[in-house]
Amino acid sequence: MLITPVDLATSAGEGVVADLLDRFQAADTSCQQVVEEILQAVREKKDKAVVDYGRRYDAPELTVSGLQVDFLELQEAYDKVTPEFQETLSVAIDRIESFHEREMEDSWLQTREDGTIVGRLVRPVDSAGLYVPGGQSGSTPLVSSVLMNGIPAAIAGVNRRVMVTPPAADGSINPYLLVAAQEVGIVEVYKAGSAWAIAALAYGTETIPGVDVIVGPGNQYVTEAKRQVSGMVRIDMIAGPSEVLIVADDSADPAAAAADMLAQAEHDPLALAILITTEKTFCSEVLAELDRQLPALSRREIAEKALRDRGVMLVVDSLEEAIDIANSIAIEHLELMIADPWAQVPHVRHAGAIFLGHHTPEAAGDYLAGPNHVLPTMGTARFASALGVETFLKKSSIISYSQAALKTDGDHIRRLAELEGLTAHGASVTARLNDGK
Ligand SMILES: NC(=O)c1ccc[n+]([C@@H]2O[C@H](COP(=O)([O-])OP(=O)(O)OC[C@H]3O[C@@H](n4cnc5c(N)ncnc54)[C@H](O)[C@@H]3O)[C@@H](O)[C@H]2O)c1
Ligand SMILES: N[C@H](CO)Cc1c[nH]c[nH+]1
Ligand SMILES: [Zn+2]
Repeated sequence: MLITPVDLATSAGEGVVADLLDRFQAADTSCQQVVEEILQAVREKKDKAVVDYGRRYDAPELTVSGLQVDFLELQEAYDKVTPEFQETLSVAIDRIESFHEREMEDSWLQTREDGTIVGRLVRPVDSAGLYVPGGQSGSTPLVSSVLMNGIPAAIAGVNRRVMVTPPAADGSINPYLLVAAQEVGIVEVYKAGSAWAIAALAYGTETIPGVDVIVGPGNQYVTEAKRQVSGMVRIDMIAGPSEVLIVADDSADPAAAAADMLAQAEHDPLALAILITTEKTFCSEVLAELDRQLPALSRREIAEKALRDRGVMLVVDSLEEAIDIANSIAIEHLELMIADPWAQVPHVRHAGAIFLGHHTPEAAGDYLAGPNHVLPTMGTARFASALGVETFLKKSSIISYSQAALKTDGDHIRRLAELEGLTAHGASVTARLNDGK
């Protein structure tokens, strides 16, 4: 059996949820050291290290002079994509743009009666590095991730938007990726993937510029590298191997549940697919559907490995229990395949994105619905949100006093300064008021 269902009401169910949390939310330390070594090599040897790793893992003929995608490759990409793709691309761009435009924040000022003005000045970062997953050797690039990274960065007003992605074995970048990039205004693209691409964006090399913010999803090496450079640059979040948790009641369709589990499992052998249902028989129906649907998948081995290693089916007594467990897991994608999904929304506390009802495949959110598909994984939805315009913005506080306002606040400021033993602070008020205090 691909996955062994566990009925939480039985003795076999004891401790299962705690085990799940241990396994799926614990930081993955397996590649920590490898990534540390990659970061150090790029910090010291810059382009040379990026090219060495790129040659070893992705494109054997990669050169320093070929690291940046040139004008010709960008131009020629348009001749290689279909008109249908361009049509779909423009629908997707429209949807994603209109969703993200609502996220833009304005600067604001508050003027008090005494003449003090305070406020917040919202500014984009100067530069952002956008990681677009390429699969092993650029074989399965995520074209949609170009849009999810690039559109919010453009709306935020980031001046320099730099894309990195692993090249194919022949050293090229998939033309669909390059057209998508150009359609959202990105023309600076580098052939670098995995942890060495993140290192290059964090430290800068002779060819690849260091940036202020690094965003985008990726495998465990990309995710670990982002974690390690975080603080030196801003990162969006831990957007690692994909996850789905489906809550299903007796109204759910087993074929749809199986299809959505496979849709995430096919991303990565480390992907996570969890089903929680109130119906014991539903698990066997879904298992039968998984067996039926698996053979047709182009990435069958990946999906099968993910389900065998990390697939979970739980039977619970009530929807309330299902949502409680979902909250404790804080999954990337939560699907509510239940008769009245809206009734459960108020009880959902932690999830990267919530998909409601029987006609909302998670894939709609991946590509076209509009919200961002770059989402927190590994339980980080407890405190992190989807990638958005906000990720590329920072805020400066504004403070302006009138003389009258400083008179009103002066004694309070000096009192607090005295309390902290910071007499120069107090004196900076007195110097302006000349009130002899
Ligand atoms: N959380 C999210 O928002 C989200 C969104 C989309 C995709 N994803 C996830 O992103 C990931 C994309 O992975 P991918 O493989 O398609 O592309 P990727 O670009 O993340 O990984 C491929 C790169 O990793 C390198 N690599 C392979 N083996 C390595 C090793 N042993 N050491 C160092 N580097 C190695 C490859 O050479 C290549 O450069 C998947 O896990 C997918 O589930 C997550
Ligand atoms: N499901 C992924 C987020 O975990 C996003 C994606 C891109 N392409 C297809 N799916
Ligand atoms: Zn997906």
